[in-house]
Amino acid sequence: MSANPSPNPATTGRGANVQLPTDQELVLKVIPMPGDCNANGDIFGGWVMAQVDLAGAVVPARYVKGRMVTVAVNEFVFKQPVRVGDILSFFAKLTRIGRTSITVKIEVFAERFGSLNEYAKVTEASLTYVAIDEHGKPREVPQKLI
Ligand SMILES: CC(=O)SCCNC(=O)CCNC(=O)[C@H](O)C(C)(C)COP(=O)(O)OP(=O)(O)OC[C@H]1O[C@@H](n2cnc3c(N)ncnc32)[C@H](O)[C@@H]1OP(=O)(O)O
Repeated sequence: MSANPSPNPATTGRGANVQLPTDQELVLKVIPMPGDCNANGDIFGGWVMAQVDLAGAVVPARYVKGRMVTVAVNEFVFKQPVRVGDILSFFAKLTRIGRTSITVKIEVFAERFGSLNEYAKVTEASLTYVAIDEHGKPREVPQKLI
């Protein structure tokens, strides 16, 4: 065991520095503002969820080409707090195309205010979207981009 172990990037918060994914698409960048904070001064989880819902819809929208709704948040993990001034990058990857639904994995990375170009993964989630017709009923989605 080392006498001076390196700090664990998973627990040091601001010091974490991970590589951005290369197999996912950057679908959104946004900077949270003071009005998005909870009582602790961290960014409200519901605000992050709303951004993830928007970001996750980008890839399915190319298939659906019309109305769709979010049917399920299959998984949502807040790995680290988000703070005012962080630059958030949302990456998305299609994980499943069903008959009427599309499931997407979303990962969110923060460049901390004052530590730009270093990334910490702050959130990961999986959401499912359903294509709907004019009556709000599920409709089939193409299995490939056309
Ligand atoms: C901006 C916003 O939209 S905010 C989010 C608010 N969301 C909504 O208002 C949606 C409200 N829900 C609905 O309108 C309906 O439940 C619908 C249209 C999404 C689905 O209608 P249903 O009659 O339940 O359809 P059905 O049972 O056929 O399921 C449709 C698809 O959703 C999938 N699905 C349904 N429930 C779930 C679930 N809990 N988790 C994952 N997928 C699900 C089904 O597997 C199916 O996918 P597939 O065809 O690819 O296999």
